[in-house]
Amino acid sequence: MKVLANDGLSQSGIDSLRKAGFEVIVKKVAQEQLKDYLRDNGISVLLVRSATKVRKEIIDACIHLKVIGRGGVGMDNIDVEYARSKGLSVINTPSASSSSVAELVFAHLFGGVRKLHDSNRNMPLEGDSRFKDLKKSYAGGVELRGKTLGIIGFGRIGREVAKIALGVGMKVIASDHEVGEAEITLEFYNHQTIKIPIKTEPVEMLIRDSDFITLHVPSQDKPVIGKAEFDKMKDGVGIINAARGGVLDEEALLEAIETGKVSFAALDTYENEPNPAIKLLMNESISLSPHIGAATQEAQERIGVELAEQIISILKKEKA
Ligand SMILES: O=C(O)[C@H](O)COP(=O)(O)O
Repeated sequence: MKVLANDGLSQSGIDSLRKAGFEVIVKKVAQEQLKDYLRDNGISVLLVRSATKVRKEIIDACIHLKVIGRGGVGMDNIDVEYARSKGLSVINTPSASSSSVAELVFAHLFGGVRKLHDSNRNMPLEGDSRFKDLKKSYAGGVELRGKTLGIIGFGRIGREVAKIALGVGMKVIASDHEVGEAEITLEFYNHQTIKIPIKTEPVEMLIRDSDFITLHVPSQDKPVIGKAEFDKMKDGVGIINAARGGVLDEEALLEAIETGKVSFAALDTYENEPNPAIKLLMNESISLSPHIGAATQEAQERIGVELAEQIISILKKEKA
């Protein structure tokens, strides 16, 4: 059986699949040629990340297709229900990248409170007429310790973010479908564990009470954070979106930065990917990364291995 990994696959994932007898093709077929390629080459397993779209048209045309595998979490690029209704298996790797995304959130958070993303661009040197002013503009950052982090969406990634925040000495509040108390388990390098209760609140309260807000919800039809929500936040709040473009209204964000309501923002995902709005790119209060939350070596390694295991198990069962 043939596997096409259209957005890449870790070497260990490739090796496991090959060992199990699959022919693995790792190459990028352009979106407009994908349907023909899959059909003409009799591909049984299509593996993608977020870049490749797998819509009805492809599912209908490719009769050899048995499994669609998403290396990662969000399946908004795949017509999942439709594929399943046609008898295909659609799989993802929901937990493999949680700590990588959480660490990126904190990379942005630590950098944002000290304006590192901007000082990297404008590093002031003595002798430069702007030296004093620039140095002053990068002074006056704040500490994270003792501040409140509001986590909207308390699934696997949200919980990983909470663990880091607790380690830094932040107060954590979360918002999810259920309101009440959630529990997370902190696991140390020596395998010692501690259970910590986390208060969950409705989004309106979280927005009001947080010094920093980070979003960890799936793609939505309308933004979770828009003008009305920004208006209710504390002055000088910091906000991070490493979830999906569109869960944060970018126009409203730019306006909130302009009025000083938001002191800094960090974005890893955008309404318009992969080419974010120029106004975001030019804004010195925004720390940017190109949708790399899950793009660490470790996460991609786990993703590849998990995908291979699932594919082998599904197709073995089918054969039996
Ligand atoms: O949903 C995900 O897993 C993340 O957004 C990562 O997407 P990527 O695999 O395309 O980097």
